Amino acid sequence: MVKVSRIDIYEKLDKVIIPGANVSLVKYKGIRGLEIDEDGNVDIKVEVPKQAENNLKELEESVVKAIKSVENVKEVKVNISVNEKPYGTVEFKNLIPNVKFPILIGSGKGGVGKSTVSSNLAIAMAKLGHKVGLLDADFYGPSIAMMFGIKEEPVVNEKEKLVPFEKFGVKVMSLGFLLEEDTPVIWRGPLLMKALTQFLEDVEWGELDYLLIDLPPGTGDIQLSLAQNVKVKGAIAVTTPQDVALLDVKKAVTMFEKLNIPVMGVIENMSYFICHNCGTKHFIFSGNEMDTGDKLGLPVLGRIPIDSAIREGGDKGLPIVVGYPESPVTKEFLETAKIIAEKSGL
Ligand SMILES: Nc1ncnc2c1ncn2[C@@H]1O[C@H](COP(=O)(O)OP(=O)(O)OP(=O)(O)O)[C@@H](O)[C@H]1O
Repeated sequence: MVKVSRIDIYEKLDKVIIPGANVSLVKYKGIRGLEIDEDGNVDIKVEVPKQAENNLKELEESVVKAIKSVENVKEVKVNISVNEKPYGTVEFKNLIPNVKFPILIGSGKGGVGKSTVSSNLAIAMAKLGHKVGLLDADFYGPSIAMMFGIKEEPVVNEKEKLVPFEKFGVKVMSLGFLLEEDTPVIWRGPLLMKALTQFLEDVEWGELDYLLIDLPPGTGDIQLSLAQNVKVKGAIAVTTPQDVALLDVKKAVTMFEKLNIPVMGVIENMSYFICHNCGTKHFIFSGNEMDTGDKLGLPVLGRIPIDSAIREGGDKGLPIVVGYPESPVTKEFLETAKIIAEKSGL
């Protein structure tokens, strides 16, 4: 009787890369049976992912060669089956099944007023009678809690879920609540990327029509992770009407499209200034009414003026839609909310 080491066989097979899948047979956990008889003949059952289906011969040869290089092995019989599921595909899970219409709100760059727009828009949608939630996923600069004037920490209910704050008719939760205020920015991304999916599951949103998700500026992993874990129904891009901002927002739009997230349109913020004396619109950034929509190939959902009352409202935790319900700015937000609701079909 000869002695063949199973460990040696596994070690050799860990060097056999599955064609097309870029993973070793052992790491893929593709060894489904390994028998060695007294004479050193090896009978192995192997399962490979779909990517390898056209290269089974090549794989078989590599397996035979690898096993034959182990001491005392005589003949090798390989039986390969193909798993229909390709390796590396991430299964979609819907972590917020009670939300009918999750919307991502993104921008190409910071400071264009994405959080201001998200906050006022969420309240405007709630004013129209919808059940609305707002998730601040902008962990580089979580500012929604401040804009809503929320200072407390969220509480955990008997189901061990985080209870969102309810203010101005909107349920609000921020990833920023998970962080100590002095957590260095460099840690925020990696820490929160890990936490995001768990976080989504752990918030007691209840039944919602819309959940607006305020994304960090730029393009990246968080969008991808959300697309894999939330049935995102639409995305909205926020921009200011300058060519440089448009360039950046275009990148964000392209990324949404790559992830198959339908882009509902663009909201132009700080679009114009209304003169308090004569009521004339001044297009500060663009000179005249900007064809943002045409430039991006997207519908414009709303044009929000630049107004110091917007900033003041944000700073003191009383968004303008609540603080000045009759102002032209509030009307613009309500109009934008109506257009979005119509587009969503809810
Ligand atoms: N239409 C507006 N008129 C006047 N001030 C505005 C307007 N929109 C936003 N602001 C002010 O501009 C500043 C930046 O806005 P906000 O924080 O919403 O931007 P952001 O795009 O979310 O930025 P970041 O992602 O970098 O946090 C805030 O002080 C806000 O009050």
